[in-house]
Amino acid sequence: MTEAYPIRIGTRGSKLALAQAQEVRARLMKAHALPQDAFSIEIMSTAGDRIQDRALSEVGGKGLFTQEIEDGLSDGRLDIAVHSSKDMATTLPHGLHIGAYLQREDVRDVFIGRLAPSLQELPPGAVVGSASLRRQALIRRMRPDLDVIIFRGNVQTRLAKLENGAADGTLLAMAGLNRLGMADVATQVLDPETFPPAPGQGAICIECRIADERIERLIAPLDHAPTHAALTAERAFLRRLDGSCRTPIAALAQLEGDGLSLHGMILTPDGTRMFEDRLAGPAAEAALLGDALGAALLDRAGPDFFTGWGG
Ligand SMILES: NCc1[nH]cc(CCC(=O)O)c1CC(=O)O
Repeated sequence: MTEAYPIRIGTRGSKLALAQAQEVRARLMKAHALPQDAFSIEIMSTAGDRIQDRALSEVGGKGLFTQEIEDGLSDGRLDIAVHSSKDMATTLPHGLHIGAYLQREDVRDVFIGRLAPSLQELPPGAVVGSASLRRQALIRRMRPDLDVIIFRGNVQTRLAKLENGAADGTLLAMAGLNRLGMADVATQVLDPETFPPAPGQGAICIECRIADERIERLIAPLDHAPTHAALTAERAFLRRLDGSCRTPIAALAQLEGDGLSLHGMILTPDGTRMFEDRLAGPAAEAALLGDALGAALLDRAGPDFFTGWGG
């Protein structure tokens, strides 16, 4: 067999992205009894990493963290790419797909507070920073009296901004903090029933070329079927709703036996209007479930819900 090594793993350069790529490499080494030098980790800079001053929704939303890496896959400079699923666009470039989802980590958001340990205890007018439209809308809905500002940058940058007093609190994903060994900075873990996560939150995915059989075989043992089903439902929900990237959207699918239960939510950016619903069905019909829940919320919200804020 003349199989080319190293297998090239594309990733962003943030500490979180590198931790995720290293985790995938470690699992591949174990699954196939391969040495570390059978893999190379290739760091790519994406537009999302370079733009630091604006909300991502203004710049172009999803795909910002993946485009350069996907170009590398498409033109053969990379063999696999490791991503946070929640950063992935719902439509991938021609010829690429998500070949595997690792078992999902903690799905929840956490609050990191300086003035107070919880969102509820912040004094009126306190400043909360987040770059996520979903988190901004959920905070505004819960606490319309707070001042929500745009907070960009990777986990370390945001924590440094908090430390410097740029805000009194911020929100991050528990999964990312766990992967960085920093879970102790969280002062409040938010309940996903009332503060549902972004579609895909907490799940690392592996993107590769469709029909690259060697790579498909390589990554297959890493795929976690329940996570795959949950993510399929959440991504189908997102695809049905997400015309503009300007709609705050939350979703969480949970597996119970062979059944999947999907909770979806859409909000206006100011948090004043919200629609949520739940749908359950067989895991084998995850995509249909997500699509049907998205369609139901679209219908209930009506067309003006999506046009009221220039999206
Ligand atoms: N938008 C950046 C991003 N993409 C994925 C995660 C967290 C890890 C995950 O959800 O798997 C983060 C940071 C955050 O939201 O705190």
